[in-house]
Amino acid sequence: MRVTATDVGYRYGRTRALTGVTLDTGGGVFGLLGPNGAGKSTLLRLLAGTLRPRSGRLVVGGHDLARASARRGIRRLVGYLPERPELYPHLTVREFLDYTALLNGVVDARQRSELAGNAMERLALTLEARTGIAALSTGTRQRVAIAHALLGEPPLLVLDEPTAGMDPMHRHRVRTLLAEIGRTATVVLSTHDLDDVRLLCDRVAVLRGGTAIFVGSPGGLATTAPHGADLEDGYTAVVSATTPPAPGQP
Ligand SMILES: Nc1ncnc2c1ncn2[C@@H]1O[C@H](COP(=O)(O)OP(=O)(O)OP(=O)(O)O)[C@@H](O)[C@H]1O
Repeated sequence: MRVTATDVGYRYGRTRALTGVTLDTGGGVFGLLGPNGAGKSTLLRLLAGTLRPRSGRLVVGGHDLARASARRGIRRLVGYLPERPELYPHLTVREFLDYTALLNGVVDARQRSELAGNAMERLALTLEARTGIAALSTGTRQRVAIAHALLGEPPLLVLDEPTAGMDPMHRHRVRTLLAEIGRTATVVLSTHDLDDVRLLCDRVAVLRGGTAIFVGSPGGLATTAPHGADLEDGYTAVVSATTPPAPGQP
């Protein structure tokens, strides 16, 4: 499910968060990079249909998100991992994922149990099935939140820093899983980890001060560095070549 943004802008009151963002995710895994406050989470909230674009055109799977009905509709097609996911602390992992399936409209208990079991297996959560969410570590809770987002096998996954706070083994597992999902669905993720981009992403955008200052392939980003073909150098070159507007200025 393809996402196209044309000149998209968003403000929180007088704070300008996005200005004139134009990009096309294509299929596969699309990464969003950028310094703190660049607008990544805001763009993901727009894609998930939780915010309304204030200007420009944002089309997700053929739905123009300027319309309230399209934003409502898209929420059923998008698996969303927000920046600060709200899980139900008093439920166990299995209960929470079962409840997620119920909210997705799966009325058959056996089918819900299968879906929850499958999601737990994919995110290596089987041992935690009966553990209360409140008792989980940060990284484990993050995997539960990812399991929640992908449980309905949505055609678009929107993930805000999915690998943040994860140990290397689970980060590797999540990357492998997302790469696999990206073969049949579209995954849009934000990250501060260039290895996520290197190992996962087919395409990438760099945001700075609410503007997309690079859109292309990870290889293309790497070669923007003078004499270099290294992603760190390319990212640094792109970000240092632009002067951001003063933070939060309208
Ligand atoms: N709910 C909000 N209310 C007011 N301003 C906000 C809100 N959320 C974000 N902003 C502002 O919008 C701008 C973009 O923030 P956003 O969270 O989208 O950036 P980000 O690239 O995701 O940052 P980070 O890498 O730190 O997560 C920032 O100036 C931020 O302070």
